Amino acid sequence: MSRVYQERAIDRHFAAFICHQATGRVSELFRLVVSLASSAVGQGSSCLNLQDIAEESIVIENKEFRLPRLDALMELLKSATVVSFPGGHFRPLVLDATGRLYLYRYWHYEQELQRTILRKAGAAFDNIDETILLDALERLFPSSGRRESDRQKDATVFALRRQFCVLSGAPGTGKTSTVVRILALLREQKWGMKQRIAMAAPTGKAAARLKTSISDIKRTLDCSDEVKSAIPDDVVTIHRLLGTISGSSRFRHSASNPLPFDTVIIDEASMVALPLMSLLVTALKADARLILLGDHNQLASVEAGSVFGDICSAGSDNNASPLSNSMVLLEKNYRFHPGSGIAEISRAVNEGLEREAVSLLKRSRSSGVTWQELPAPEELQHALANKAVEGFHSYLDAASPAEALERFDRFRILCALRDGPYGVSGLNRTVENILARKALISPASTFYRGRPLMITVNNYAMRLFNGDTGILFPDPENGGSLRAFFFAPDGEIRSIAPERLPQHETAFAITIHKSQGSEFDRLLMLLPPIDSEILTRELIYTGITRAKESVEIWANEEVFCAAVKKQTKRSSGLHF
Ligand SMILES: Nc1ncnc2c1ncn2[C@@H]1O[C@H](COP(=O)(O)OP(=O)(O)OP(=O)(O)O)[C@@H](O)[C@H]1O
Repeated sequence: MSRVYQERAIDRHFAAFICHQATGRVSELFRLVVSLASSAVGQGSSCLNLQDIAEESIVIENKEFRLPRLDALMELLKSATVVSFPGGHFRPLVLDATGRLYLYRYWHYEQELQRTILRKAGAAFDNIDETILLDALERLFPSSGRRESDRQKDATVFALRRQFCVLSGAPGTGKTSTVVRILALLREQKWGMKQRIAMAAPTGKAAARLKTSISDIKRTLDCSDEVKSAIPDDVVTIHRLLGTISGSSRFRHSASNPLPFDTVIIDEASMVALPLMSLLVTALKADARLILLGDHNQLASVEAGSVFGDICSAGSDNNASPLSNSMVLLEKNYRFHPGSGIAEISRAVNEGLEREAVSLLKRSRSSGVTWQELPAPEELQHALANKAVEGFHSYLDAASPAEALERFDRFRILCALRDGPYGVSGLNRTVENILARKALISPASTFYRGRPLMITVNNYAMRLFNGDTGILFPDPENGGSLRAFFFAPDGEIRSIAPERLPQHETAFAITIHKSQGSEFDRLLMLLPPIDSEILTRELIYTGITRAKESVEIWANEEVFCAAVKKQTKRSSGLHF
């Protein structure tokens, strides 16, 4: 069967540019393969695996190409003057021996990342005082005889003894609790108080959440006040950690100007794309300890790469991998009691058991999950009316900006798409209509009291980043004039005049992609009525696991089931 290839302008221009660089005549087939390589990166892969297109029939602008066998495709590429091989001279494309075709930049990022991680995974610290360590382990993980808390202990030991450690688990499996104990154990070592420790997350929101959790958890630890107060809880964004340079995409810290930290902890690591992760690990000191926290079942990064997933697969599937001693999977959920709807459904979704997930959804009304058949577009406003008023009135009634921001996280609408009645734009309009009818908001102008908004670009000068969420609210300190309030990563509140806001959009409803790194008490998740590539198991799982108390899903059963069956496939050459 033929595959229709809808070529994006960016891929067409890239292919044209590369063909222009090549000496000699290049075939139309070569141009197509280069365009497909660029498109693969656009879809999240770090390379184009030629095995996936060999012998395929691809239709582009009504012209059909029958692609040759893998060996013939590789020959075609090797003969081009713009294609190099690993270890060869710089050329814009790199083809490896197994048929992965890279844009040079991504090949370089992968090589640097893989080399650094493998080196760290093989490096152990020889300065650990085992007596202190074992004593502290007994105290900080009181023996419960449960395998899961043993896993948290294993992770702690790995993290202390080795330069590289990965902890993966769903929300509520104790990743933060474990990391706080790791920090306590580090501080209790004789040299521990001198350790320079940094913690970072991909978004300001995730950084703020980690900071709050660490502050809460460290108070409960069985250790001295001196150690408690030496456990840092300052969490920054990864961009801030690396030091952005105004007007440049480069960072201040790199291999030639390494970060000054002995231990670096990265939360929500599944959200970190290949380029940023590569720049981060290569900017570490040669003997720095790196601890990655995340959930490998979640959506991969928006940009190219599936670094955290690739690391976790290598570490958990293959005992011979050097990463198998660096990797711990946490499976027991301490936040949701066994039998909780959210825990059960996310398990079924993760295991690809779509029918079981639907039947759990349909019958577990009492345990925090609810299912409703998707209303038709013309019924949406009516169907959403009570939900929207119930979910949003409390923050709109708040007495102060801080209270509004805090209350706004109690409820959110998540959707898969951007456009259409079931996408971000349509749902935000619908919610605005509902709340306006109830006189809860007056959206006569763009900037109205209570408008929630999400920043959609990175603005380093204003310290506002893609995904940051704020609310327009009267400023009590400024005569009640309307300002946009945001939680800064340090938990403080900052405000900005609405006219100065960088690009943003209304945020009663947000995409599941943009919800990564956030958690809400209650959620309403709507899927579109027609299946699409974007609907995958990882998307559904990520959406459901954003809820702390309850989740309601509005969807058509076939669309939900098709999504749960579909796993994201990203090509990458990372090999550990
Ligand atoms: N071994 C344990 N025994 C009992 N309770 C635990 C254990 N580990 C964690 N918890 C509790 O489980 C809850 C969730 O823990 P924690 O916040 O560390 O999870 P998390 O994986 O970091 O979640 P999130 O990703 O949402 O931040 C907390 O209330 C914590 O006190």
